[in-house]
Amino acid sequence: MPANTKKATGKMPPTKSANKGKPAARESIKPENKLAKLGLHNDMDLALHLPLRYEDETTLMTIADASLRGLQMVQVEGVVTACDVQFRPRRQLVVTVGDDSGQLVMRFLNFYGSQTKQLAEGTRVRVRGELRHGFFGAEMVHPQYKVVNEGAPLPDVLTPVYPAGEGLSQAYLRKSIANAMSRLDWQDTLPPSMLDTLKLAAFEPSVRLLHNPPPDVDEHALIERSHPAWIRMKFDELLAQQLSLKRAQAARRAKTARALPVTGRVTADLVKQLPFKLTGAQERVLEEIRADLRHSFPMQRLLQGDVGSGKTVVAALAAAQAIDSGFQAVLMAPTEILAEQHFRKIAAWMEPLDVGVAWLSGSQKKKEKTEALAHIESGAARLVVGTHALIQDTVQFDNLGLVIVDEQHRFGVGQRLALRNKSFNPAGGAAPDEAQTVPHQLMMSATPIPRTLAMTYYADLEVSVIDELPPGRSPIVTRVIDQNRRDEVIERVHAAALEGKQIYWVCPLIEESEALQLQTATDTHATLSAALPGLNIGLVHGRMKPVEKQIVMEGFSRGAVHVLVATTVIEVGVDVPNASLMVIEHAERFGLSQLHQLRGRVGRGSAASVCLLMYQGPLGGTAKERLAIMRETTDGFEIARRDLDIRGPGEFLGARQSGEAMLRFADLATDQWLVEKARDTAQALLQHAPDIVERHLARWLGGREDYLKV
Ligand SMILES: Nc1ncnc2c1ncn2[C@@H]1O[C@H](COP(=O)(O)OP(=O)(O)OP(=O)(O)O)[C@@H](O)[C@H]1O
Repeated sequence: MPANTKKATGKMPPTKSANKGKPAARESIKPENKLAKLGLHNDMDLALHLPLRYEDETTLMTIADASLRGLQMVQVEGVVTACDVQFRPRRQLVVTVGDDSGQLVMRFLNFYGSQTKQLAEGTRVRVRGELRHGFFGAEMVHPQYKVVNEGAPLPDVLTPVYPAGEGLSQAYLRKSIANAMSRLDWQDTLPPSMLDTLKLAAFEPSVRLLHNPPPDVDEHALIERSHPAWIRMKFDELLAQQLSLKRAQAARRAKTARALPVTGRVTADLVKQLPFKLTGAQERVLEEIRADLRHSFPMQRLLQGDVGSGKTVVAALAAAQAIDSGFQAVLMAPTEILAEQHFRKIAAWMEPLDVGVAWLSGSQKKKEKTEALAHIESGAARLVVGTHALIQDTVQFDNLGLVIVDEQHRFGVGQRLALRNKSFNPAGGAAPDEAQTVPHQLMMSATPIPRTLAMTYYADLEVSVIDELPPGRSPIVTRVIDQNRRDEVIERVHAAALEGKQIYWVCPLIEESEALQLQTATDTHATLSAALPGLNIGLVHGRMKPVEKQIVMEGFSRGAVHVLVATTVIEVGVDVPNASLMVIEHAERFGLSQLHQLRGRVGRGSAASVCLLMYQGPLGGTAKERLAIMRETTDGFEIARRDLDIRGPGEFLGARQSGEAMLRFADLATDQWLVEKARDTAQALLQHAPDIVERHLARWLGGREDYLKV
């Protein structure tokens, strides 16, 4: 007769951290709710809650062999020969266990009183832990153990260890997951022929293997997530994401937009009066945008272009097409400085063409604002430029045809949608069907997004890339300099200013305290003013009144200010082509893309530009790497790729970017090939197998599709 396998599972002893929360308080949260806290709401969620690692309880070793193993997890079985509380070297439960080959001591510094009974002399226990030679000879401190009957079978699979929330035991998770798996409908969402073609493992065996792998499995491949079973999970996950994004795209296409087909007088005159010829890349992306605007479904296009590549003029020409077609256009930018600069540039282009341009910002005087609002509502303003003040309820458009959002990643999804929903003025007699009509949307970003990310996070956007800089730019030379050579740097600033060059001096980023950051900027301004008495030194920071900021920025644009001391408010978009030297203090505190954006403020004219990255050593590994990358390249895409490697996609995109919450398994940095496979499969399934699409999305997304609304 097989031995009785009833296991008296040894309770985990109270550890220090477990002792902190009072048991009564912990028990008040039901385990189901704790599962929900981990995002586990249904059986499939549980089945897809995959182990972090495994424990091998499938083999037993003799105590003698185990003591030769050094510090390694081993499992032995023996009978308790002594069990008592000892007080030397400190209070602890000391349990001696022996087998035919020898004996070891289990030590528990934290223990329950009941453990002395549970581990009474003569009890057979299976013990897992690292065996070492200590105070009591061969010993294990706080090993895991189970009380077993003689001959109790060993498990034939590895034991999973799951990510667990507070108060959720592995035993409870294992049981919940096993129960869920026994109830599931395991039908594969993909047909066998497709799995063959894609060289993918079947779903059910993959999930089962990941929870309970056989002992001879390639454990390294499991941990590295390169095992075919993992590949299947990642593929399925990416496929769900692609399907979902593509469906969102289809839903968008099902909406209507006003076709903006005309390129007439405004467009032609604008092109004519530009002081330069568009680059090939600008022409190309403009053609892409123009084609979209002719459609009667809304454009949703992301215009990417490295710093200084000339996105503004492309935006202005897109707006010109909306205006020529009889509609209004709006351009929203994330900061007052940037919005204001766009406004000046665009108004200077448009006003000679008799196009009304309105300016709207939060800090505007009441009278100006009321006037701007009236012009926007009556349609006298054909083009509106502003900050997020544009999304307030008081802003009503007459007939908005095109929304342009600069530095789109700095706005939340809600803010972008709010602007888009302002399409038509209901009081202005818009026809009822126009309530369903949304404007075309052009989003711009100077943070180049590597292809994999663009494909996964923006799969439902069309993407245009300006991959060429206007001619005549001389490359920026970047130097990395120790802070203690500050005097030399100041001397260099002086010399540059005497040559008629203009200089940015960027103050350190102090994340913990804005007040401190301001203080530093003010101090730097004072020091430089004292050190360089012949020069006009300006200061600009985020706390200044907009009009003060404007005066300084204008002075700098005109060349009246030689050196502009600035906080990172100048990071995006500021365009003063005569500025050709930039000093960035404490460059080690900035992220790569931020440094790239900052550096992009110079090198915008024909003069050779220099960027001095001052740092305070000693530098950590990552900081060193970042500065080295900045020295090596000025290519925004290359920098973005390296930034992605360093930071990972979540941080790279910023916390609020959607989509990320979905990816539990796939890693965009290493699984690019799978992303491409998933994208192609999604395309094919949407065309030919809508039933598979439904099944797959239901399995993988459940109620979570909301994550993906872009
Ligand atoms: N085709 C061109 N030839 C010459 N100069 C150009 C061309 N297109 C744009 N410029 C000029 O290049 C500078 C940078 O253009 P713009 O400000 O539009 O860049 P951007 O892409 O918005 O950069 P950033 O993201 O840094 O703001 C401007 O001074 C602009 O007038």
